[in-house]
Amino acid sequence: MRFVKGHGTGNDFVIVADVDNDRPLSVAAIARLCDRRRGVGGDGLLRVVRAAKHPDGVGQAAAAEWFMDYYNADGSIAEMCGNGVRVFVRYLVAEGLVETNRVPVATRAGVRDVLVENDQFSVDMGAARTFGTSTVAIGGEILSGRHISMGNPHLVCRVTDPTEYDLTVQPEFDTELFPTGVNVELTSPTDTGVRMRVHERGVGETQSCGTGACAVAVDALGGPGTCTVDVPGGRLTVTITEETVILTGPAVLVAEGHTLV
Ligand SMILES: N[C@@H](CCC[C@H](N)C(=O)O)C(=O)O
Repeated sequence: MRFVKGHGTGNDFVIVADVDNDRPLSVAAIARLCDRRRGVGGDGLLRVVRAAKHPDGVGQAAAAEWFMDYYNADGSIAEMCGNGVRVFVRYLVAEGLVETNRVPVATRAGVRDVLVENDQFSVDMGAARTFGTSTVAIGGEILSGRHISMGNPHLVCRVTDPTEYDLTVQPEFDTELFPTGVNVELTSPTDTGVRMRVHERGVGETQSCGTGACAVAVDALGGPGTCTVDVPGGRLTVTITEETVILTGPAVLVAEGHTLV
């Protein structure tokens, strides 16, 4: 099977095309491909499928030709991936599968428009939904955070110094509030915005998370505006308007190959 490897600010993905959706991958196969020692390695896997050919995409096929069939590294499904959808469009452009620089992509969270300009990929993520607060325990410390949905669930915790926490272990969260898990962001202010570290549901600590960057910006700005979000893998920019949230950053393809197992 041919694969391409790409990343957005260090959030890396294995990309496989199955345009007619006739070679679905099992959870075990996805986890194996994303394994960094026994597989290709990635925080997630993006299957490139024609929207009309996927049960979760067919309802959006009139608005978007391509469906991003996204999986976390453990093989679990997530509704949305902000870096993934930008890398997905980078792939569509490289493969000649799209002709314009504004590309609608069908996702489990709905159609997302990606604009390609000067090697920057901006995705219109739709409006954030903000809820109440919850807590997580990290290394015995209880942190309070804000529940924000960007299509997928986030708990944004303001801390003094995000580097002080051990994110190699799964933060303990409220499983009644988040029955399918939650992405946990630790964030603090910078001169031009915020910095963050993230523990992603279904993955572990990653170098970046696009939906997480949007969630921390929504929390920090509290209304329309623009800010930078510094992640361990680089810098993203988030613009919030009355209607929507726009995420901008690089998206890069680094390798291609064939799997042998
Ligand atoms: N890295 C992603 C988020 C991927 C999904 C997440 N782990 C979840 O399960 O919700 C991003 O860039 O948004």
